[in-house]
Amino acid sequence: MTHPHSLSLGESLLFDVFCALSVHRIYNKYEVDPTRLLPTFFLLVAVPALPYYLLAAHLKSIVLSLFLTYSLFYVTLLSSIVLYRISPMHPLAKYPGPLSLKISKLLPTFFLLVAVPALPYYFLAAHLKSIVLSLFLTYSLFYVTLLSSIVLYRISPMHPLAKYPGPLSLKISKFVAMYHASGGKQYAFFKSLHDTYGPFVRVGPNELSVVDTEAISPILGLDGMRRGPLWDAHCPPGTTRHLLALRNVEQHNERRKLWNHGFTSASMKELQPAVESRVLELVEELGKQASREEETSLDLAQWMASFTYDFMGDMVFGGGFSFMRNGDEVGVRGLLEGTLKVIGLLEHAPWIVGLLRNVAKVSEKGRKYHAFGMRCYDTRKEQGATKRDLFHYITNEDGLERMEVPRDQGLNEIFAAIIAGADTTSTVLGGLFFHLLSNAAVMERLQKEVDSEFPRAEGEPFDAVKLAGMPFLNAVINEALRLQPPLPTSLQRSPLEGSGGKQVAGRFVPENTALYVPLYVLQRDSRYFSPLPNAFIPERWLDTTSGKFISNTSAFIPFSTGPANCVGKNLALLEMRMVVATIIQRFHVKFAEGYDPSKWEEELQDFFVTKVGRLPVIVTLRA
Ligand code: HEM
Repeated sequence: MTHPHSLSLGESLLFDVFCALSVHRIYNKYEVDPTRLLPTFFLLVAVPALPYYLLAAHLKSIVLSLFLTYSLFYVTLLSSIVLYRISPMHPLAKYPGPLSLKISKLLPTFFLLVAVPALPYYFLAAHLKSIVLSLFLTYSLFYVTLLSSIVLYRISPMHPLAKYPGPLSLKISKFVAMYHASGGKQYAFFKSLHDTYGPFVRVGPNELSVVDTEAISPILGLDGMRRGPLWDAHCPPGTTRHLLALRNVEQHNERRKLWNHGFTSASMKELQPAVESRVLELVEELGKQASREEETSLDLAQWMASFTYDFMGDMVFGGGFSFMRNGDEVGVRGLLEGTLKVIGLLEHAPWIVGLLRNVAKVSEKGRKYHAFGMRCYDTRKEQGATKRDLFHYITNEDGLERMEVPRDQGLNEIFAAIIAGADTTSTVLGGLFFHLLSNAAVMERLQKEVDSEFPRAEGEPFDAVKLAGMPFLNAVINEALRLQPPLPTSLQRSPLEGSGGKQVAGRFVPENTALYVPLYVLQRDSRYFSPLPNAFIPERWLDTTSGKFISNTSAFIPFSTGPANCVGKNLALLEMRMVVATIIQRFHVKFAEGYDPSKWEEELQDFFVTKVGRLPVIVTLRA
């Protein structure tokens, strides 16, 4: 075969290597996470090898089989992508925009990974007799060079994060972190990393974890950063982002205005009766168990979750849930737990979300929850602005802000409110009761305080001002929030787009870095809380003068801090104070027979939000 080549065999091979290195440079320049190369390679090159194998049996020519398989595969893939993107089924179909922008994105990846190596193939084929061998040699040399150059770059002193310590496996890829995340023990993994490597640890090719009070303001504060890329896992491309996932600072500030209206002191006063009514329902239901003749154990952690879900349902669905009376009828908790688990895992590789969206099981779960949410949303919308619940504010029902809230945005906001408000508060309550039951002296002191401030004969402990002023109750809540923050690791930020990077506690952090502030590690750091940083000692919040305790409040940020801190902080505190005071006022609570308290910490799982295990207790009515 004559071939219009102009390169020798060696030059052709070098040209192949050069192409691979150029593709790596392009990926770096455009800040694309090159770990996505592996799945892309698998999908675009390895998958079509299967139909090739079947087709080759029918055609004599290998070249023809290869050509037919791969061209049919790419033509079908590209046309289905293009057709979907411009079809009315696409989630963004109703938004106008040029056709070219709607279509592109996968095309450059295809070009870089499949079309570029075709060039060196052209030169190499002239030196080798077999087309299959030429193809194999070109593409394997290309991919091996590309992947090795990525790995070498990541561990080289040229990498912008080279000076930060951390295990080699984490510098190279996110797979080890994903492994730890999949077992739910990410918080313990991060703690062990900081114990070994110090306050700044490189936990991914482009990620740092930071445990240092000086770093809090530059990362989370007013002049801080934007939300990190882990939020891309929550909102796959093509979906409307809710407040928590908005990475653009201006958009976030705008949206936050709506939420802020829901948590002013006036709004909180209006929300309070809804808290009271659900707290009464909770103690009524617990009372039914308590008045049984035989001692039966109940899972208090589960009851805390039922309470917070019912309450959040009142806030955003106008009363959509009845967990305490009828259990999880819709299966919403199971759905959310599943979703949080997937999200916790995928926060390390948000790009997989795009691929997983097509996996039936995940989308089936999502669809079911979405359908339920839509029904509740529409029913509540039809009722109109008759009550000022959270739905009222975040959908801008009264037009307090000059902005339209389309249905998909409103829906996403209320889904986010459930995730943000239910499991977070209930895991703290579960942890709080666990520690109270494990510390008889603390329980006794708290009971005394509750009895003296709210004697049973004088009614329920529902005076919010008085509750906020009870020193020991609030010390107990602080200590539970310190030891068991509901977001144990996944507080993440990135330097602002276009900033080039930022100085953080005397170190430079490049722009495309994701920074974790793992609260579980920060709030158990012996530099900030001592003695016994892992022990439940509410007194450390009260005795601030004797020198017996170090309690550095700058390192206590369970609700985060800065412009994207927890907007629901005061509501969560109100709920927790009321639930704890009311249960303590009415009941004696003790661990159920046979419960092994060492299980509590063992069963804590970190799936974005902390997931607690069972808390089997016996409740009896106080005389
Ligand atoms: C003990 C209970 C709670 C804790 C410890 C907690 C903690 C947090 C933390 C750490 C963040 C910051 C996340 C980040 O910066 O990336 C956050 C954000 C948020 N929380 Fe909470 N939360 C709790 C309860 C609630 C409740 C009851 C609501 C009510 C709806 C709520 C709504 C939100 C919202 C909407 C955000 C996003 C704020 C923004 O982006 O501006 N949270 N929460």
